[in-house]
Amino acid sequence: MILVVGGAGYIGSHLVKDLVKKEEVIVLDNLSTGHIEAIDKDALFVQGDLGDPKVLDSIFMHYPIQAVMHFGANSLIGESVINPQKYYLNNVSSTLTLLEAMLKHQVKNFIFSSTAATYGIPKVRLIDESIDTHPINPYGKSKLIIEQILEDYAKAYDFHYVVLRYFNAAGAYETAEIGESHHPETHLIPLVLHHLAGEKDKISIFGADYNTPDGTCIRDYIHVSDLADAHILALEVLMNKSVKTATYNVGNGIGYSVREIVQMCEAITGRTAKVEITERRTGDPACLVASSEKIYKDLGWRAKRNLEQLIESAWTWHLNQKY
Ligand SMILES: NC(=O)c1ccc[n+]([C@@H]2O[C@H](COP(=O)([O-])OP(=O)(O)OC[C@H]3O[C@@H](n4cnc5c(N)ncnc54)[C@H](O)[C@@H]3O)[C@@H](O)[C@H]2O)c1
Ligand SMILES: O=c1ccn([C@@H]2O[C@H](COP(=O)(O)OP(=O)(O)O[C@H]3O[C@H](CO)[C@@H](O)[C@H](O)[C@H]3O)[C@@H](O)[C@H]2O)c(=O)[nH]1
Repeated sequence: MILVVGGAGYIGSHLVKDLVKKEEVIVLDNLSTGHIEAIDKDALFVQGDLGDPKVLDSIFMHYPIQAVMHFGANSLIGESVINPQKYYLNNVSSTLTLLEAMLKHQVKNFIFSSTAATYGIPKVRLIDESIDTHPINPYGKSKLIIEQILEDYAKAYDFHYVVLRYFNAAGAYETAEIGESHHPETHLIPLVLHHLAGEKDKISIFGADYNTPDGTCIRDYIHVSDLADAHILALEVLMNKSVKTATYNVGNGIGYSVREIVQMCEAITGRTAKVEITERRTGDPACLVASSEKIYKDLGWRAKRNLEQLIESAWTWHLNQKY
């Protein structure tokens, strides 16, 4: 049985929907940003906090958990700059409590949702896992601290992990049953689609004076279902013990600027966006694009869905959004 912490959230719920086809799944989520409607009906659900040792003890005592997938976190770069304490308490302190419970109950396999924000401002165009990590915001730092703790735990204890550093997750499940729904929404692609659906009067571009071809930030947008596939492969190699510790980027290897994203959303919806250029948002690097060669070489994972498919799925979800 697999424990998915944060399985009611955007990325976690997509993983759960695929994982229940292969494994028994239990979701632990406090529903702070997640949605109960997003949890697949074949998964068990415990509403509780990952920083609560009593809830964790009860789960690990009652269910034969073989691995933990940990999506539960706060994950907004801008908010982390304004309120770092929230990030260190939830992303670091509560994760330590989860790890403590795993060690206590001898649960040895851990998959951790990390981020491209651990790299900071990379000097190279294509980021691989060997480059230095110098996060420039508390969110990225909170994730890197856990990565470093995992390294130490794996050296000292019988403990195995895969860290997945996602780039920008977007898109929705192929059936449009679940998709991205954050309140408030801060992510670029859903915001552009909300605007094009007439629910928001304009889209703001945060800075057009970056050192990029059109002046706007470049990101690597990865389909949420491609991320789910990467988790399932990571779980397989941990369970069959062919990988004991590993850190992988998970991205497409293609960077799109904010303007290019707006244009692609316009092309897919057949509507025209009203765009305003505003100040830069604090904590945003100019360009983050992944090399995902390592995860391809080790696990055979590659992104299967392109940007057009990604935005189409997000648009279909938006038109049918249930929560
Ligand atoms: N969305 C992205 O582009 C992206 C990119 C890189 C990494 N990540 C990471 O992936 C993970 C999932 O991100 P998401 O976009 O699905 O976010 P999300 O907010 O939709 O999901 C997080 C889930 O965790 C739950 N949660 C948070 N704190 C909790 C706690 N203390 N106890 C129990 N449950 C708790 C929330 O209720 C929510 O259901 C996060 O760890 C995030 O840092 C996301
Ligand atoms: O209204 C908006 C919203 C965003 N942006 C820009 O669009 C890009 C993407 O922003 P957003 O969708 O908010 O994602 P990021 O801030 O890049 O962060 C996401 O991607 C990171 C990995 O790269 C994850 O770690 C974070 O959890 C996740 O929120 C950035 O350059 C933003 O400045 C705008 O110009 N206008």
